Amino acid sequence: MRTRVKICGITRVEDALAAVAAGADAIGLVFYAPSPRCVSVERAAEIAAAIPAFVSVVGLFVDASRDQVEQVLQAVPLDLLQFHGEEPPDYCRQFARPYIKAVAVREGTNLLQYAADYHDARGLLLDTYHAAMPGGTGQVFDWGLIPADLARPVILAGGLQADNVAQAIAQVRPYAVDVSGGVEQSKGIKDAARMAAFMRGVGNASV
Ligand SMILES: O=C(O)c1ccccc1N[C@@H]1O[C@H](COP(=O)(O)O)[C@@H](O)[C@H]1O
Repeated sequence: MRTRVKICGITRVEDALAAVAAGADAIGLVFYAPSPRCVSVERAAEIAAAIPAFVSVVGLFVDASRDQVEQVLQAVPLDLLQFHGEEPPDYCRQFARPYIKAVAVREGTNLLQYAADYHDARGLLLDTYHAAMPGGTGQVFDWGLIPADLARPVILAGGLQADNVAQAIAQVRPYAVDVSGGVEQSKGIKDAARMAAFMRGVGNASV
């Protein structure tokens, strides 16, 4: 099965359509105000409405209040919630949507414990730990820290781009990969050629 691809941090309809044309399986909308990729609810609804069937729309939140998530859900038809902060399991499972849980990985991170704690997550998104940023760092972490026998589907993120994604897939064999900065021309603005090159990199991976 081909590794699934989510292109995150979409802020414009044209970038969403270019991601779909490149072959992305999912696009991500960031609802985290400090991010340069943050979208308004109105813009998110416009982007989501442009996405064709069978491509998922994922909403990314970082330690948002329950009310904030519910307000977004009322206006934007999200398929999946991505929790990218310190959200505990009970918080993640209170919404009427499936979720994935991001984990900031560094030496000593107990991924087996995360997989047990978030046993109903549709995937664990493994991103690079950074002391000052919850994600979207553009930095790769040591993929050797990922156990081979993780009980949840692995979504690999952190510093992926066209020229390292095939190696990442060959080494980690994730269910999916997630990219943001590696396919941008500037923060929040995607680059159609980079998205296409990324998808070719995924296609070139030998697993
Ligand atoms: O993209 C952001 O700005 C962001 C902000 C806060 C939390 C997560 C964020 N993005 C997620 O981080 C991964 C990795 O990003 P990158 O490829 O290293 O730039 C990205 O795929 C998003 O899921």
